[in-house]
Amino acid sequence: MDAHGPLCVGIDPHQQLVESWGLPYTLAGVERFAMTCVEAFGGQVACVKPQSAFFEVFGSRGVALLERVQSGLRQAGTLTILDVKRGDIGSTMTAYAEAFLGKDRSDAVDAITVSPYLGYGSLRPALDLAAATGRGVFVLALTSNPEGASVQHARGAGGRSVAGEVVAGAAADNAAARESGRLGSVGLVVGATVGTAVRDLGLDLTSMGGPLLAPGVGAQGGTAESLRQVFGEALPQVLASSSREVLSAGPDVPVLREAARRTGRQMRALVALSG
Ligand SMILES: O=C(O)c1cc(=O)[nH]c(=O)n1[C@@H]1O[C@H](COP(=O)(O)O)[C@@H](O)[C@H]1O
Repeated sequence: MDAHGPLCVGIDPHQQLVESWGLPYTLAGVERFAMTCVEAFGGQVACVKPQSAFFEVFGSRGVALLERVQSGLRQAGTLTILDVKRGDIGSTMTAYAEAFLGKDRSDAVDAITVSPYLGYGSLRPALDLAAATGRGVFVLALTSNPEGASVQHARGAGGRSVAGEVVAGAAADNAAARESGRLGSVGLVVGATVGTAVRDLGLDLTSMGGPLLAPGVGAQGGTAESLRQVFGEALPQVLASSSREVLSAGPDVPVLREAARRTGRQMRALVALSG
């Protein structure tokens, strides 16, 4: 984030986008799309986030392609967040954690997205394995889609919102890192489109002590101004995430790369202004 600006570019090869690059929506077309992204973004941005769904849709050959994308980014020295949004009971979560974060996985990613709606504590195997292997997780807290609020703003018996429970869980897990002045390995997903929800729900994102992945920049309407409104003082922890808006600059590699760099510079300027 310091070197390139706090931007994560998503690799989301969905049909219209692939076709808008003049490519067929086939495994070969998606491979060309994704490897062009690796060439354009590797070494140029803070982080890249492949969306697993767009690879899984092609079955095992799509998953093999996803692994090649991950290894291409690793060779370029670029951090990856695999967007898989896993979440299950503890025993199953242990297997998911090993599948994506295990130390013997040659294709392991730097972080994954996880879903806390079976209870924050059900994520324990992934939280612990990420910490043990020097990786991270991003836990959904306030998602960018309008339907998220009906679950995430709901309050439990103690009066705390579901999102508040997630923030409290992450803060506890990041406590040791926070005391030593580092960001912890448990990040949160808070959409760039959630308006005043952080304030309305009384969430303390600054003391949470981990990175904040903010999807929804660009195609879903999130802007630098909305990031300022959503995050306020927590802005220095924010890793803004954009997929379609940057990707629509393709397929020309220099143009695509410049679109990512430009958005990265905008995000850096936003944080500098807020400081
Ligand atoms: O975890 C995510 O990245 C995520 C969480 C969320 O709340 N909203 C959200 O849009 N995302 C993902 O971020 C990407 C957004 O893509 P664009 O809207 O094209 O920038 C998609 O891959 C979504 O699955």
